[in-house]
Amino acid sequence: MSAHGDPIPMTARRSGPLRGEAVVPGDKSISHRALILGALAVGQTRISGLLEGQDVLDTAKAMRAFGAEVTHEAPGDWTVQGVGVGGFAEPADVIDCGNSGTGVRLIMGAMATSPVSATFTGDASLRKRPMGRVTDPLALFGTRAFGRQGGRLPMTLIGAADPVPVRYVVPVPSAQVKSAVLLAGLNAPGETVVIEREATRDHTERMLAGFGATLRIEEAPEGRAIVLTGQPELVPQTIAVPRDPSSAAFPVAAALIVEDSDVLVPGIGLNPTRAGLFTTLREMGADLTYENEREEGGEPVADLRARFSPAMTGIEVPPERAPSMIDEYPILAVVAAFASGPTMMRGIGELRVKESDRIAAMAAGLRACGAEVEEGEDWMIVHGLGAGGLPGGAVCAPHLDHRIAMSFLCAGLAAQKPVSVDDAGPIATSFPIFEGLMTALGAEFDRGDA
Ligand SMILES: O=C(O)C1=C[C@@H](OP(=O)(O)O)[C@@H](O)[C@H](O)C1
Ligand SMILES: C=C(OP(=O)(O)O)C(=O)O
Repeated sequence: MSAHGDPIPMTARRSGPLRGEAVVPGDKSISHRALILGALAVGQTRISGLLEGQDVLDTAKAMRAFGAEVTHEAPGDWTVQGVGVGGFAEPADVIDCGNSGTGVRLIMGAMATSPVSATFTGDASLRKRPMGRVTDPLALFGTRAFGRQGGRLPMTLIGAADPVPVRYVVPVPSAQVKSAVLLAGLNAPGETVVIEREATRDHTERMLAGFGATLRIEEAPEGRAIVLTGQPELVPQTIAVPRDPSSAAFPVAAALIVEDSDVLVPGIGLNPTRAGLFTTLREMGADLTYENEREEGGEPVADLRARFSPAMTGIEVPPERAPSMIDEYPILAVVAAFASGPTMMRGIGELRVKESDRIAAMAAGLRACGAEVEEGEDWMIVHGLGAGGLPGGAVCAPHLDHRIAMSFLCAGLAAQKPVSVDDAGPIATSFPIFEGLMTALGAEFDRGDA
């Protein structure tokens, strides 16, 4: 089933060259944060380029439920009239975050130190994902959480009426956990310290500073420490959301594997905590260049140009790079199937707790398409078959996971026989224009199984 309706089976066929410009939507991580911090500021925040995917729309709806006025002004243009730090009202109904781990975890953090209660739920995928990683540190502030066994949704949080500041070392590399603790720290008196052993995406820190919060980054014995001073008055901002590197990954990868392709993907955010895939592809021998490098809204941005790369070779991806490309391993696994030799991906255990178990889903689908894949708890090896070498001819199951669906549809554009997914519906959570954008480049997609 798709997240919001009947399943939408879709098939991708071997396509002629992909050519043209692929203008992908706004960054999903930054879009969630712009709405949440806008809701916590005093006054009106203006956002342009907001991703209007279902995950972000669910966060917009949640911010309204907590009392912020969120208005859709024009495509991509939104305003948020914030209620101030500590100003959240108690929602009258259950907060449904749909398919979005980022949405539910960041919103839990944002409400955790206000004297309100809220009950959270989500779709069948989100209800399987662990929330204890967020509610454990929130308990240190005084927040109480009551969920299903194993810390699963639906879950009710009772915000701490008298929150205390916290020092917390994040035990897993997770920007969502880091961000939830920082957002909770906003309404605690004194300094909240969040320490991460491995640097993860830093959009929350950057945006908190932009909204006028006082925070500094220090080296602690355990790693990178973010020290946030609580109870600031956040100043509303004008935010231009850069285009999403995690969405850009799909037209880029498709161009690399489809014969004679040449695709320009303009205006992509290349924050170093997000750009690991592009470094990896270049190490594999991809013809991928950065043009017109610049800075926009405090984030590095460039136009990406990707051309068919028949001589890519498998590599060992450095495990320390994983946080900067964590959502890109599914599409990397597809590119690896069209490179020669093995591509080794280690340190990727977090993939098992995403919208689906992404190691299992990719291994199963690629094997069904004729590739040899080895996997372990936190690693995967894809044995590449070279350009045009993947047999294809399979129906793959995305398990309510947008990135798995898009990855197999890209594989089908270069495989010998068509590749289908049993439900492309979840693609709307992060990249609602995927089908039209790829079709305009020359991708051959049909609704339905092959
Ligand atoms: O903070 C964020 O916006 C995100 C963090 C990552 O999740 P984890 O924090 O679980 O690693 C990533 O997979 C997700 O797509 C977005
Ligand atoms: C993991 C992802 O999102 P989330 O955790 O927000 O559901 C993703 O978009 O790949």
